[in-house]
Amino acid sequence: MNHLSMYGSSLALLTDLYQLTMAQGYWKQEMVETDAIFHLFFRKPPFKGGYAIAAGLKTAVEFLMDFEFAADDLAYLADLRGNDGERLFESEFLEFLRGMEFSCSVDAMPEGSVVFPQEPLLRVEGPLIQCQLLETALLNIINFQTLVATKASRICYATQGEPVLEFGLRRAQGIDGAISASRAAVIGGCSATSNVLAGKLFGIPVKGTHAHSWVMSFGSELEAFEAYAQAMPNNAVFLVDTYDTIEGVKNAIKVGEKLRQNGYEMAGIRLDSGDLAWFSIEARKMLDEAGFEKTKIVASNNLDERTIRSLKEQGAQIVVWGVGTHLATAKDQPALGGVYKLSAVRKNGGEWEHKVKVSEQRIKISNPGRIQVRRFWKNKASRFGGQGEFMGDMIFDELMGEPQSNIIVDPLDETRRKRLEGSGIDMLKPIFREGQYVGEDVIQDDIMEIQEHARHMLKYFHDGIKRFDNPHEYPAGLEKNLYDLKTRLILEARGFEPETSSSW
Ligand SMILES: Nc1ncnc2c1ncn2[C@@H]1O[C@H](COP(=O)(O)OP(=O)(O)OP(=O)(O)O)[C@@H](O)[C@H]1O
Ligand SMILES: O=P(O)(O)OC[C@H]1O[C@H](OP(=O)(O)OP(=O)(O)O)[C@H](O)[C@@H]1O
Ligand SMILES: O=C(O)c1cccnc1
Repeated sequence: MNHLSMYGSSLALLTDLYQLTMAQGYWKQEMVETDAIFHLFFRKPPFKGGYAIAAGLKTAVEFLMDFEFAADDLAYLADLRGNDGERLFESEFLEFLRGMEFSCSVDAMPEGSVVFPQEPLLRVEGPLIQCQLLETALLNIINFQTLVATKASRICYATQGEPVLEFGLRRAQGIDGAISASRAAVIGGCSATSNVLAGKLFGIPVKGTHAHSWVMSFGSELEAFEAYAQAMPNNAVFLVDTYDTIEGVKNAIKVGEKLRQNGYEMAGIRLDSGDLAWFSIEARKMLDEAGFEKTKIVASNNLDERTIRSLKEQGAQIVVWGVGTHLATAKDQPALGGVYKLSAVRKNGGEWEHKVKVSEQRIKISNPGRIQVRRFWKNKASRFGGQGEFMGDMIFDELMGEPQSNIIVDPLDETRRKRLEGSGIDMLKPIFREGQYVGEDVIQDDIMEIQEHARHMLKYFHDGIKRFDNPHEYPAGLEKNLYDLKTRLILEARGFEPETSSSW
């Protein structure tokens, strides 16, 4: 199903006002025929980690496919007033918007790709006005889903492959915060969600246990478990910590025995407070002694990747992890900080002109051109067949043709260089060509396939990039000629002849 169909109307106004005022400005300046290239990328991996997992592309494609201004959007814009009380937008401009058809070319990293700083997750090329009008919504969609997919990937790394259930709906940032988080969490590795609407929209497995309120609604915990077992014999996971956790486990065992007499198995117990390591070890012993070796221990309570890692180190006997708040809100870093930067301009079908945004902070200087990312691997023969490993990514400019150098340069430190041997794969794939959708082979409808792609690809990166503390920095650098061009453009922008200065 279509994620954005939830909104039932045009989303063309899902933008910042300045995109529309600039669009009117370009239109008045007769820049309707000016083309541009923009890239969406981030500068630092989230959570002080070593990578991100790309997510949100399918939602972005849905947005682009339906991109047009509806009559009521234009009527709303027609009523907006400037500081002098006069109309902000001219009626001829609004007519121009009415007739505008999406005609950009878009290339993107498939969802589930492992992505690094400076690498475009998305590239948009086409009329400057359109590229500009798309910026805000694309950032909104891709930033958040990529952030949550990355958080989920870290949490799943901590559980070492044990299933993670996403429980974040009640604590997420509003309705779409929850829906998008559920989608992205599954891309990053979660097995299921408690969010039933997300299950319906995206085909995500839905799972759940029961709440404390269930236990509190009965005269005793035993009565509550018996009633739940009767109502849901095929989904019998008992929350054992409402009153006394050890007593709760004993009650679960009693009801588990009755269930067994009726031909059912107690699927699990859930711990939601107290020392989760200690209780899970004790509960495991009790369950095993009573012959419930297959009953799983689920845990929840403000879990994140670090607590999970610690619980594992303590020998916790938890095998299913319920994670809500930290995951759905990306609590320790609530925004990715991805940006969308102009990198080339072409007037009236002429030559492309490279552009850089200069800044005092080197990290904020953007890359010029039409950027592609080529990922090189070691052990080509095995090509993802088992032992290969990715060695580095070359960020190069397609406007300059095929890369002429096999050296990559760290954009933040020109003395850090690496030679990438062999061949690689180009990570950005065509999604639209001049407005026509060509992404059938890239956009995956089955979300579990996207998850599998992410899981599979992550295996081919050194574990060092996945650790939580001081992760290894994967080499992702500018192809040497692009680096040199960028340096020249920065020097020119600062008023230096390239030969007269060697510093930034
Ligand atoms: N053995 C453990 N090692 C590390 N962290 C743990 C351990 N057991 C529980 N935690 C985590 O410690 C935090 C607080 O747990 P605590 O037992 O104080 O919560 P609680 O008192 O049950 O809270 P509440 O009842 O309000 O949910 C939670 O984030 C929980 O996941
Ligand atoms: O801790 P999180 O990672 O956010 O996971 C979700 C939390 O939501 C529920 O608690 P809540 O107190 O809302 O309801 P309950 O009575 O069902 O426990 C659940 O028991 C988890 O503790
Ligand atoms: O099903 C559960 O156990 C659940 C669902 C949402 C939030 N906390 C727990």
